[in-house]
Amino acid sequence: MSSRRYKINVPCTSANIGPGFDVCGIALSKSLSLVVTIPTSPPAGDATLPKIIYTGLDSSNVPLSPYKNLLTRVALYVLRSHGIKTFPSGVTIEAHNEIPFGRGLGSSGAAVIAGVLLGDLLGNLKLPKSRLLDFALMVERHPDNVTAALIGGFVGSYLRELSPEDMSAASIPLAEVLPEYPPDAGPDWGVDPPLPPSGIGHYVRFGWAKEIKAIAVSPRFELATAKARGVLPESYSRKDMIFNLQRLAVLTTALARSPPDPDLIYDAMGDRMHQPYRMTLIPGLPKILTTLTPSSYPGLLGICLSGAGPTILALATHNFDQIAAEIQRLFAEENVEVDWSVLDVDERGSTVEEI
Ligand SMILES: Nc1ncnc2c1ncn2[C@@H]1O[C@H](COP(=O)(O)OP(=O)(O)O)[C@@H](O)[C@H]1O
Ligand SMILES: N[C@@H](CCOP(=O)(O)O)C(=O)O
Repeated sequence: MSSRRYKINVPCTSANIGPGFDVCGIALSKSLSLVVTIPTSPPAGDATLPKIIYTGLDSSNVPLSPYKNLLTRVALYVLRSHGIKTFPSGVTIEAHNEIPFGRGLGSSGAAVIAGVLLGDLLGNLKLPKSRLLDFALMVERHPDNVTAALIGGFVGSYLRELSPEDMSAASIPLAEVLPEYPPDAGPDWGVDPPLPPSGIGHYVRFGWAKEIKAIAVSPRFELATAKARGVLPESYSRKDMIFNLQRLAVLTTALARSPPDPDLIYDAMGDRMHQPYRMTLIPGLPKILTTLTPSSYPGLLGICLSGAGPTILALATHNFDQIAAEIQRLFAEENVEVDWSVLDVDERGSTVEEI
């Protein structure tokens, strides 16, 4: 049977970078990739649902039914939003994952972007990036990690203020965007999904000094993003808002300057909007954020929680092993085991190519 094969590659991300809560994200060099085989002339007869094969990190925890798997549910959302009621017949999806689940390295954001790109590919829709982002934002709802995963590099983003009508579409419960399909769902199952308003997410790519790498130190426990958002307050004092805004304004330019200024970056990575509240969920975090400094660890530029945690992200130009070893030691004092790696910034973002 003749077929076409495509590769979808989506990088992991580190969101927030200290003061940029729900605003900034960096795409980094670990990825979720899908090899998608689509028959060009599927055999006549009953349509077959996509076959999903997973390898790599956390693959044993992933449901392989296309109606339960996050990638294919998102793809089906995109297809059904374009009047295509079901998957094309006979598709195979081989997913390989390098992004640990629930560690603050954007695994769910990457899966959502991969799902949107999969839907676009299967429906031959050729949606522009801004529309792909609209679909991702109906699922993920904060722009920092999905935008960086789609665009690549160091990205700042915001959500457009929506009209009351658009607002009601964008605040539709996730269960309606991604319903739990029954195993025997046919093309006529359910109602049409809610279309995303157009142009929800807006972004800009900042510069990134080429000598800066990211050390990701990931505790061997999962922290669901929803849980880590649940501990945050509803409102903040003016003092704390100004603390973050001042730092964020400096940080976005400071990280583009070569050579980077360690003292400026270290201070500018301070945060009062999410890290202080998440300390109760991550043993060792308070000590890690204060113990390592550019003067005690030359090469270090700054330290923050990656996304919603529990991964710690240290930005540095050299001395990667020593910095990682000290963070590992501080976690060990709390009986937390870790895995760590030195990552480059992924400038390409998500890609889809025929192979
Ligand atoms: N490649 C994937 N395929 C299917 N589901 C995934 C994939 N990656 C992540 N997920 C889902 O997302 C959850 C983690 O999301 P979340 O709590 O937001 O953490 P993270 O910080 O890793 O994004 C996983 O437990 C899993 O349910
Ligand atoms: N701004 C969000 C980012 C969550 O990123 P994730 O990679 O942990 O899913 C937050 O801090 O909650």
